[in-house]
Amino acid sequence: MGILETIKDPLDVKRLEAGQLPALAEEIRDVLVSTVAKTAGHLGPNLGVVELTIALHRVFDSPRDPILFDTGHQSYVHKLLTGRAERFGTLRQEGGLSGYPSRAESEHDFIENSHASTVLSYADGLAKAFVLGGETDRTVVALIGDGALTGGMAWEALNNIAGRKDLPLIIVVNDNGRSYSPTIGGLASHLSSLRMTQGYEHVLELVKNNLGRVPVVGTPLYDTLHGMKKGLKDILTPQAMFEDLGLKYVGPIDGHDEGAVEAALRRARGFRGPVIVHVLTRKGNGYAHAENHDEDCFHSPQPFDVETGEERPRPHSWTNVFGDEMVKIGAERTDVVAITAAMLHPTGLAAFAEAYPDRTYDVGIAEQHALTSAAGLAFGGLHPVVAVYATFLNRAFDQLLMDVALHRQPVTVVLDRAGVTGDDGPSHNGMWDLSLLQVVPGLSVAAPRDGARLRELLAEAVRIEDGPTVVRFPKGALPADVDAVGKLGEMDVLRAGDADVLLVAVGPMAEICLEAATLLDAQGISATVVDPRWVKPLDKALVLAASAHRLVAVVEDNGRVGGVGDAVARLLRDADVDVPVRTYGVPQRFLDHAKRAKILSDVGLTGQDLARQITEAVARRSQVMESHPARLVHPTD
Ligand SMILES: Cc1ncc(C[n+]2csc(CCOP(=O)(O)OP(=O)(O)O)c2C)c(N)n1
Ligand SMILES: CC(=O)[C@@H](O)[C@H](O)COP(=O)(O)O
Ligand SMILES: [Mg+2]
Repeated sequence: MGILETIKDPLDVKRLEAGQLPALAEEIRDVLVSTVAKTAGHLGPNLGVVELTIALHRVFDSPRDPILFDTGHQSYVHKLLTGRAERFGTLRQEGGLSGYPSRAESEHDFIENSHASTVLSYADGLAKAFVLGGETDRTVVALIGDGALTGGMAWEALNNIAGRKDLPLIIVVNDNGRSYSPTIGGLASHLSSLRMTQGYEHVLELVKNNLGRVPVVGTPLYDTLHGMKKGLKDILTPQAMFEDLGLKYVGPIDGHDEGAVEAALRRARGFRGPVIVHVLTRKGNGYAHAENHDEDCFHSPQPFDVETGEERPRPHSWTNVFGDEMVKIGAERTDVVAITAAMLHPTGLAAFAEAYPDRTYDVGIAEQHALTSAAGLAFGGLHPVVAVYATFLNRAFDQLLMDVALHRQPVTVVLDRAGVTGDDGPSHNGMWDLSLLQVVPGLSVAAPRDGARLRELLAEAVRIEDGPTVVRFPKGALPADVDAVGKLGEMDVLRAGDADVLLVAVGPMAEICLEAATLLDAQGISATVVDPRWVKPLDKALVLAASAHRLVAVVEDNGRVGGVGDAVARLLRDADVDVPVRTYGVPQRFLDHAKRAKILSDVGLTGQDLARQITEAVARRSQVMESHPARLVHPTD
């Protein structure tokens, strides 16, 4: 029997002899590689925290000592050591283990939100609660990556934490020098200076062998290092950065030396007040195909062949079309610049960056900064394109509203992964943007239905110079192009029907709307299908079109509340057009992880379900009209 299968609880990890830990680490790596090869997921980040997580559970008493993960994508090892090894094969599958911490799964899990740079704020609050409750024998442990440390919230929290010498808090900085790609910014270069310095191996050895003597407070640590080894005098240890914040610092520690990490954590635990333990790890450690993967160290690979490391080919995606079109636009428009928040490849901007490196800005995991910096770039006469995942725009809403839109700046925000994403759980779905964006004055929003429209609408968006624009599209494979059969104002008519139902298809929902229209025909219900292309502001031609139909059905891959459907209803109400509007969208609740297609089917966003629901709505409408004919005068055609 292997060691891992004997681990049912962190206590079992504590009971192991030190000599058993390398074997445990090897078993864990084998399980990580073999499982993620089938399920996909965050292999690189988790291979980098095997020894670190073992040490955490040997030193602290989870859940009494809460272990909090920033972003949460690197918590697979934590799950394996907290009684979920048997279920690990269900990772990221519907009904199986989440790819992030899950409170429903375990008392050892706390933070479910996958949005980065939040952990120190949770930890600040939780540690304060322990102090207030007199629970001074409990320690909060917060694990944050070097990438997540580039997010502003992390520094807001550090500013608060540094002011409290009594907080029972240990911050473990998991420094692998990478976000997806190499981490950027002044902080990163400071942290990475350590790696580049010749003697850093010596520093690791030195700190490890003298941890008992090396005081943790900044200055003495620095002097000690100086005193011990003249040759290391120019070692740049980042303790200065944290020391300036008044935080105790232990490190840097070799994050793959379990004994050294354990010793450092025990030492840190012995101190009152917040302590930083700086751990150097390698993303993908222990699996050569991940270690040597040049793009992102297998940050989040597709299913792959374990022997060759060959990933399942990714389908031609919306992101590919966006990336290609940006290179073309970049050639024609030298004022167009691009901004990414630490996701150059995942958002498709890598080709633009290669072609126009001076016009590409990676701001780190800092979406708020990205938007306001974009406003500054626009002040300077440029037209920035900010590419982020739809769900991450949520945290930069005020910057879009007050820094970009208030000044009517020509910034184009491209929202990839808009709508249901699925595998990454509730906090990754892009199901809020169409609701949030409705309230931004002067902002225009486009929702392409296919690749051809994405190219068209992106080109239109970057030509709009009197205010911000948004172009949003979903994750994954592109649908086939659907050509219009006519126009209604600026809207594309995809299918001309009679006066029964006007189907307003938002973006990629066009496909299921056309399917539904065909099925409705069989029910004797004739549907006209239109694609607005620009869903904000809505085309006034919609008023006339709606008034000629018995029912308007708006279909959107967004939460049902406050999205395009509600905007259409408001438009018709304001125009005194008394035609009922039905919105078919994503229920306004947090959706458990599952495949995108499965979730869309579960929430009724399929052609069949639409046809059934619209048939029922038309029947209800007929009953109302028959029972109260006087109430509703239906305009003649
Ligand atoms: C607000 C936000 N923006 C972007 C992301 C996408 N994202 C997921 S993991 C990751 C990199 C995190 O880097 P780091 O904290 O260093 O962890 P590592 O993967 O290196 O272990 C990013 C950018 C996110 N989760 N949250
Ligand atoms: C953890 C995180 O935010 C991303 O790595 C997320 O997994 C995005 O995955 P995709 O890029 O596959 O949509
Ligand atoms: Mg990192």
